Order: sequence, then structure tokens, then C-alpha cells
Amino acid sequence: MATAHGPLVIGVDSSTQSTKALVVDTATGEVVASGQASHPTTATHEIDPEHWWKALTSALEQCGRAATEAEAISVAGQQHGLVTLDATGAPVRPALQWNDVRSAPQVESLTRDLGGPAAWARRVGSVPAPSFTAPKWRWLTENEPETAARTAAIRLPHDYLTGRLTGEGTTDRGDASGTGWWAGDEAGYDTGILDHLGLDPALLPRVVGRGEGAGTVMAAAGLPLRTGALVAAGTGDNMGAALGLGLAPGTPVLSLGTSGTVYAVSRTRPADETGTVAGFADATDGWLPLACTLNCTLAVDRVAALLGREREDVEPAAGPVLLPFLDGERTPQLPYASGLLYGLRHDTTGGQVLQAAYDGAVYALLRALDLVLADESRPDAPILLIGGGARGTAWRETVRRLSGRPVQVPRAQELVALGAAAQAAGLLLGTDPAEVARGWRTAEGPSHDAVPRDDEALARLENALTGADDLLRRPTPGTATTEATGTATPDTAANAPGGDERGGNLPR
Ligand SMILES: Nc1ncnc2c1ncn2[C@@H]1O[C@H](COP(=O)(O)OP(=O)(O)O)[C@@H](O)[C@H]1O
Ligand SMILES: O=C(CO)[C@@H](O)[C@H](O)COP(=O)(O)O
Repeated sequence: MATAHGPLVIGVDSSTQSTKALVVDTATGEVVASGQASHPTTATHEIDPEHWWKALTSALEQCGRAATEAEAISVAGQQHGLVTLDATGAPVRPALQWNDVRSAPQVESLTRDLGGPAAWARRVGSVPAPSFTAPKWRWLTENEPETAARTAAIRLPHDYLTGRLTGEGTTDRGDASGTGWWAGDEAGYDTGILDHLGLDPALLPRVVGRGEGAGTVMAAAGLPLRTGALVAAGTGDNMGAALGLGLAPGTPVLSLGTSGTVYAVSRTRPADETGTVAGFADATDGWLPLACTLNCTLAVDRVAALLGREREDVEPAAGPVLLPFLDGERTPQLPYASGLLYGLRHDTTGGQVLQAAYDGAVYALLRALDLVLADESRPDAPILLIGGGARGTAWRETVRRLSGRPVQVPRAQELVALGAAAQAAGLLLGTDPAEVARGWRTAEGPSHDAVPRDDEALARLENALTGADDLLRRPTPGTATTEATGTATPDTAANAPGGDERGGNLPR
């Protein structure tokens, strides 16, 4: 272990594919030890939360003595999802993850119940998507009422892990803003929405306030950590990365992981009634307008595997279009969609098809970029490219070509875990965690100049997306999505901007 200049803290990122733990020197931001352990990924997008705990244990063990010397820890995790616990704190069923779209019919009914997309955007900052916790809870009450009845506590993934460290039920404003039942700082949970869902607020965790901690590590946690070490609030992974980058308004981030996300920090609360941009809170006292796709690195890796090609084995694609919606899609909101390949010719090569998959994944994100930045846009600001995909040349070059903007790839690779570490350091030292991260200079890294935007490719993609609209809105017979959601015909009116505004009479 390198010699530390300040107290040590731990930042954790419990994401979809793995858990990463970093032990960080608060004085310099240097990572003195790290560990990583995988989670199983399944077609159903359910997971036993015990896998997260085992992966956390393994990642901390890999950090060795440094983990036991750390004075504070914070856990960031994949957003949304639904973790249901019984009265003893044990899961009553596997957790439903953010990329599970089975609650698409419940999104339609809930959207209608509150008065349509605009009413949701005004009330909780976001139009719900199947990723959100509120429609997932409604799915559970409608489809597994006995499981719902046995539920004594509801948690988000990071709350679950934090709770096992501290023995307390806590969450933070950033992750709470992805539930669909958090009204904003002053109001806390929206009791009208909770009533409508038949959900007792006592089942929900306390939202930790700014500068406050979640508790301390209890001996019973049984991890290689110091008993009594401070535990910070934690947050959702995207809020964690924003914090880890010390992000300022006007600079867009594109994160390439299992999900693709595009976001910026903002001083004003977003309320996008088209549902493209979620009005999340950040991990401090600002906002994090964000658009998220369900199909990013895993989907493109899947296409590469089908083609029998390496990730980087791409060729310029002038013809084919691939919309890689393997898991249904959230941006654009097409939960019943599956992947679509269009424009094949005799001379189309495998490398072109793979490049088309990259193009399709990046295009879906870039379509949302202007909406995310709104009036805080700075067209010359580089896109900060993060997440596992940022290590790949094909990803980086696709983003440059389709955005026409400069791209900067931070040298620091685990920005979610670094953000969590900054949160832990902020709690330990009594300082602003965003300032801590800026002092660590985490956003620095090589810059790549803007190249002319490939408008032809964008037009081909837009043409395929609009032309196939009807097909993409229908469940694909025989796919896992159809089996999970049933064959209900989606009610597109409820999801259209300014759609059904009737019936919005929920109590506040
Ligand atoms: N060198 C690389 N080049 C391109 N992609 C990579 C590389 N290394 C990892 N990845 C991609 O990173 C993804 C994992 O990214 P990560 O941000 O850790 O995901 P998550 O946060 O969803 O668990 C993998 O699906 C893989 O495709
Ligand atoms: O649902 C969202 C954002 O709203 C996703 O970004 C999840 O938070 C999962 O992130 P990764 O595990 O892919 O990083």
C-alpha cells in the first residue's frame, strides 16, 4: 500500500455488472487499494441482493489492510429498482432491477392516474418509466400480492447495502428522486402518490440531509472494515459520477455502461413532460437532468459476439442501421421493442453491422443531449466520456463522429466509486464533497478535438426509427420482454407529451 498523506476513505460502486471498491487518500485522491467482483446478469433482470453483498465483501477483501484503516465509507449503486425486505430484513423475493421493463403496463396506468405526463413532470420532476420504483411496486401488488403483503421495508440497491453496514434504513435525495414518489427537498415523499399506491411511508427509508451521515459501520456487518467508521448517505451511480467529476453546469457527461446515460448538473429542477429527460436530484443540493438508455455496452457486446468479432473490429458503415433495443428501450420510450437491423445488402460486412450497433446506441443518447443541457448549453464544452465503454476506441470515435463535439476521457476510471469516496471524505472532514472531488482533479484526461458531425448517419438512423415506429411499439412475439410484460397493447396516448390530462386528482 502506498503511503497516505491524509485519512483513508472508501468509495463503492455497486453497479449492474459488478461492485468496485476504492480506498482513497483524502489528501490527494490517490487510490491506494482497490477491488472488484462481478454480479450475475440475467435475462429477467432480477437478482438476489445477497449477490451484491457477497461482491461487496469480496471487493473490500481485495483492498486488504487499507480497507480496515479507512475512517469512512460511502456506497453508490445502480439507480431505481425495487428491493423488498421482510420484517427480519431478508429479501422477500429477488430485486427487480432498473433494466426490467415488466412494469410497462403499470407505467401507463399510473401516468393516467396522476393526470398525464405533464402532471408527473410538474409533481416529481419526471415522467415515470418502467425503471422507476413506483411502477415496479404497482407491478408487485398486482401480480404478487402475497409478496407485497409480506414486505416490511422497501429499499433501493444502495440503501440495501448501506442498511447492512449501519443497521438503519436510509437513502439520499439523488437516488430517492428515481423512485417516482419523492416530491423534492422540502416536501420529502409525496404522500398522495404513496396513498394511491397503497404504500405505507413507514416502509420507506429516511432521506439523509445534506452534510449528515447514514450511521456507522456496526460490528455485525462482518466486513473487513473498522467498526464505528462513518457511513455517508451514498447515492445513485449517476449522481455518484457527477459528484466524482466535480461537475459544473453546462458540461455534458456521457456514461457508457450497461446503461447509456447523458446528463449535466443544473441549478434548476427539470420538468420535461416528453419524458425523455428525468428530473433527478444530484447528491448535493442541485439537479441532474438525465436521459438513460437500456441498451449500451452489453447490447453492443452482444452484437459483436453474434458476429464473432472483437469489440474494436468495426468498419465504416454507410448503409446498415441497427437499433440495438435488445432489452426494450427507455430513450426513446419503447419498452416493448426489440433490436432492429435495416439496410442489409450483399456487400454489407460484419464490421459495418457492428459499427451500426455502436451508432444506434450512441444516437439514442445524443438525441437527448440538447434537452438535457437546456439553457445551460455550452456547445464548445467537451463531452466527458466515462463508464467501461469509455476505454474503447470504437465507442469514443462513434461519440465524436455523431456529436461533432470535442470529447474528454477522464484518466480516473471509476468515477462512481470516486464520487462515493468524495462523499465519505466530505462527511469525515466536514467539507463540501464536490470541492473534495475537484481538488482530486478527477475530470482531467486526454482531450479529442471535434470532428465534423456525420449528419448522413444521423439522418439514416432517424429515418429507420420513425419508419419502424409502429413495429417498435408492439411486443415482439416470443421474446423475453413479451413473456415478462404480457401481450398488452401499449397505450401510447398516456405516454405522449401532454397526453391524457384527465383524472389527475390525486391528493397531495
Ligand atoms: N477496453 C474496453 N473497451 C470497450 N468497452 C469496454 C472495455 N472495458 C470494459 N468495457 C465495457 O464496459 C462495460 C462495463 O462498464 P461499467 O461502467 O463497469 O458497467 P456497469 O456500471 O453497468 O456495471 C462492459 O459491458 C464492457 O462492454
Ligand atoms: O437507470 C439508470 C439511470 O436512470 C441507470 O443508469 C442505472 O443507474 C444503472 O447504471 P449502470 O449499472 O449501467 O451504470
